[in-house]
Amino acid sequence: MPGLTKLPPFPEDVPTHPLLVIDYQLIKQGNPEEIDRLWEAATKLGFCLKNHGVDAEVDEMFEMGAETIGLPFEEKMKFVPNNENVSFGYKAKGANAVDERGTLDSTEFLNISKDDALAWPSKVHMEYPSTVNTRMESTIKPFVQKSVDINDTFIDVFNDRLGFPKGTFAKKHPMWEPSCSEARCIRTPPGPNGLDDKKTALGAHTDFGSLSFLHNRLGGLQVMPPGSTGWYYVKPIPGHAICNIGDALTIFSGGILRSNMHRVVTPPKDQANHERWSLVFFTRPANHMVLRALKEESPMVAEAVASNPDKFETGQTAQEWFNRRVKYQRVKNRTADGTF
Ligand SMILES: O=C(O)CCC(=O)C(=O)O
Ligand SMILES: [Fe+2]
Repeated sequence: MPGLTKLPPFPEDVPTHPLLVIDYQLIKQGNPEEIDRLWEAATKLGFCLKNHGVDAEVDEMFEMGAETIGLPFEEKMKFVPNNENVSFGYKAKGANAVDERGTLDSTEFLNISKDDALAWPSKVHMEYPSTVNTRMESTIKPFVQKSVDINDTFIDVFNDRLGFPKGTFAKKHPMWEPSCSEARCIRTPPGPNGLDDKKTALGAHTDFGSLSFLHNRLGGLQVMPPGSTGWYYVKPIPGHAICNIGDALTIFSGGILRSNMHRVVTPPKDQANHERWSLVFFTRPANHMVLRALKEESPMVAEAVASNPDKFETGQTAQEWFNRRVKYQRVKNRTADGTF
């Protein structure tokens, strides 16, 4: 179990990139200074979140992830989606490429749809392993519900800051319409036999969707800050989540909100000898929402795209956008245009 192993601390002498720490309770209370800091972070690099109130659910999600990813390989392979564009279910290591040369990834994913978790015991998209089903009510539903509430709170704050009419962003993320929103547990094997010093476990990417709420115990996550060409570790802080803006919010806001480039590599120093677990909740727009800059709804967005009005006209729905990005991560599609 990931929670029961004593992990070495993140080393002091490794260069890191600090993220602004945002207090969720202050954001909920509408504290103007905290909202200013949140805005600063969301238009630059992402942020860390404290006082989010999801610690118990996160611990239980890690247990559920370990129970499920610990199942026999043949059992897990029954839950690989038939359609390569879909991410719900199990992804074995080596199914995705981490770079344009097609180097195989070393991570296993378990992806659980928000729609399936909230509708349980009804099925919306797919069936899950027994270890998921037995935890759906007690662990997964509460984690998903709380994660959705947190991301929705931020989405409302960004909506108002961008000068959209009240609820414009919320309408892109309706609670009960099908979406690609999902919870993801990730296992990466330890270093010596799995990863060498420079190995990338999860290739450089921006997140596909609106907001990601990420929980890490070990280092390994790296960001490329704007204007830089180098990668820096992000130090995990106990009880703090890492929040990233995804590319859908970048598009809706005409580039004002920034989705940052990140990747996962071998954890630093002694941490490399341990299995790495992480957990993410991704909020994504409802499937049928068209991804484009909402310039008619906000003078600020109109001004941001004035010099290049077509830049964010993707011509794709959120589902088409997501399916394309999932497809081009797959190893066998790595030579197709637009892979990375
Ligand atoms: O494992 C991590 O720290 C990050 C995972 C991630 O970036 C992703 O799943 O999109
Ligand atoms: Fe990511």
